[in-house]
Amino acid sequence: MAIKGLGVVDQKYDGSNLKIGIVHARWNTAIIDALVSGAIKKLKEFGVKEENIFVETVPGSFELPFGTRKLQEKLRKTVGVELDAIIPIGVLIKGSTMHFEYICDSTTNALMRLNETLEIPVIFGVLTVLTEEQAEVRAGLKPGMHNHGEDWGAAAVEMATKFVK
Ligand SMILES: O=Nc1c(NC[C@H](O)[C@H](O)[C@H](O)CO)[nH]c(=O)[nH]c1=O
Repeated sequence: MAIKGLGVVDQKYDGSNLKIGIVHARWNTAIIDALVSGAIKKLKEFGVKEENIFVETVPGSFELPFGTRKLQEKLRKTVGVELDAIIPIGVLIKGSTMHFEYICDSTTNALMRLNETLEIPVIFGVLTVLTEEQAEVRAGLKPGMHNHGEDWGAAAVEMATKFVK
C-alpha cells in the first residue's frame, strides 16, 4: 500500500463562488506551463469559474512572495476582487552553485510567512528539484506520472472553502 502522498481530497468542496489567484514564475516554462494547467484543470473540476481564476506572472521564484502579496492588493484596487486563496507556482532546479539552496530557503520561508500576513491561504506550489527529470515527473510530463499542480488546485479549494468563505 502506498504510504507517501496526499490522501483522497473530499470531492464535495464547491468552488463555484471562489476567486483564486495564481502567480507563476517564468523560469523553466515547459514545467511551469504543465503545473499551471494542472492547477487550473483541478480548480475547474471543483467548479471554479474561468473568470474567477486570476493569473499573474513574475520573472523567477524569488519574486513569488512579493508578487503573491501584491496580487491581492492589485485586484482589490483595479477590479474590486477579493481572492479566497492564492497559488504561487515556481520551479527551482539545482545548478552548479549554491544559488538554488538560497532561493529555495528564502522563497519557501517568505511564502509560509504570507499565510500569517494575508487573510487567505497561500498554497506552496514551488518545485525544488535536483534534476530536470525530477521536474518533468512532478509536472506529469512523464507517462503515468502525477501532476502536482492538480494537488495545489485542490488544496486551494479545500482551504478557501473551509476557512475563508
Ligand atoms: O537560478 N535559478 C532559478 C531562478 N533564478 C532566478 C531568481 O528566481 C530571480 O528571478 C532572480 O534572481 C532575480 O531576482 N528562478 C527560478 O524560478 N528557478 C530557477 O531554477
